[in-house]
Amino acid sequence: MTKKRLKLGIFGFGCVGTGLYKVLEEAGSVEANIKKICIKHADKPRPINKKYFTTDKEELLLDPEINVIVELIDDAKAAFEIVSKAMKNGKAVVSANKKMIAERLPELLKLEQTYKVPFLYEASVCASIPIIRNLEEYYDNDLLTSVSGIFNGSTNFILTKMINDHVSYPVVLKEAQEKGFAESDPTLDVEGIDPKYKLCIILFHAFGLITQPKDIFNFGISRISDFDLNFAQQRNYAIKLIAKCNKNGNEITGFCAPTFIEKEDPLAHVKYEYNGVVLESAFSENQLMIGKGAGDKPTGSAVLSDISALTYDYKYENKKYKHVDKNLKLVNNGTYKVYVRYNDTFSNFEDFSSIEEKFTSPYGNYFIGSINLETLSQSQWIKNKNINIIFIS
Ligand SMILES: NC(=O)C1=CN([C@@H]2O[C@H](COP(=O)(O)OP(=O)(O)OC[C@H]3O[C@@H](n4cnc5c(N)ncnc54)[C@H](OP(=O)(O)O)[C@@H]3O)[C@@H](O)[C@H]2O)C=CC1
Ligand SMILES: N[C@@H](CC=O)C(=O)O
Repeated sequence: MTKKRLKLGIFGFGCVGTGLYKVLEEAGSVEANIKKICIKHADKPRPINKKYFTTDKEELLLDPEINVIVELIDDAKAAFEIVSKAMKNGKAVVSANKKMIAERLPELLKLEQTYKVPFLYEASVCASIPIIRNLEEYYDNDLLTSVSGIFNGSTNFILTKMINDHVSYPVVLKEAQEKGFAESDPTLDVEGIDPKYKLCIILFHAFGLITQPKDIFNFGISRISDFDLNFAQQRNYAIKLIAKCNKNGNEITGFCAPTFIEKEDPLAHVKYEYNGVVLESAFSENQLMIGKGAGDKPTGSAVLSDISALTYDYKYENKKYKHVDKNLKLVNNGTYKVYVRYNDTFSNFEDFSSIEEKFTSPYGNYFIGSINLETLSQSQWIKNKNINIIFIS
């Protein structure tokens, strides 16, 4: 197989962009050179020679020598414009932008098909864990039933530090931002939106389902209090922000929510910025992949792997999507066991199909009950900041 020499035009030189630069230099094995890097702020100090940088995107997009655009910016709208123009100009594209991919997948697929250029995005889901390529290539014939796990490095870092090292939520959130793990808008991390974007991308490569992030239930970790942490400690639970999708016949369920898991659960041992993906399938049964889910070099390594794959003309074949049963649909009809902590009163018990435990005290109150996912996602009480919910696995 003859390998192509690639000329790269990179958009973004923040956490991931610099990570890519470092791994490309250190690995030295990929037939690719950076020609130009487009950034937003011309006056920011940069760790490498100024000659690489421009704020003019056309310098990259219209350069016939640049055959690969690597899109690593923190703005999904601008990223879509860059990526679509690159594809229209016949350039292969590598991206890490899960928000853009999850929200605009049909348009991106159309562009890829029309302009016959590869579009790869391994870094967009769980950074260094090669989950997309595995779903595409290895799980192309096994009967997958479920994909779940810890899909966000920042929140796993925050939860680990809060629980193991007793660091307060605002302090550890700031640390996650300083380390470059968090999104520019960290609400996306802490409210469970970023892992939901990743779940949408997984749904496509695991089951061939295209769905909009807004149709999937998410709840975050920002309301977790000392009371909740004490409850977890007393019951010997770990708390993880879990994203999960299940396939049952033609129906898919998916959600992202903080979850109490047993300390013996392998995901309980996935700590700090590490992510873990659990795959359940008919033949291979349970498998767990663990790796760093955020950070410069771990994410840069996934981007580098995509660039390397382009040297031998790799592209996703989207096999599950091509052969998808047209009746496959997302439903929110599962029933889940949920811990609900509230401060004063709670008056919506009728939303729950059963209540198995209630506790009130001067320090806080909780109950544990079972609720339908659709009822939970449509409820008004969930918007009350004094109420926290944690699923129980
Ligand atoms: N951080 C991580 O661990 C991971 C991040 N990702 C994704 O990778 C992408 C980049 O994230 P990250 O590196 O953390 O972000 P950063 O905020 O660290 O860097 C963003 C970069 O994008 C540049 N930029 C922003 N808008 C534009 C624009 N319109 N044109 C050109 N450049 C622009 C900024 O320029 P300037 O330097 O001038 O401000 C900056 O260099 C995001 O989509 C993120 O979700 C994916 C996996 C892991
Ligand atoms: N903000 C994200 C970065 C990687 O996708 C995370 O913390 O997981």
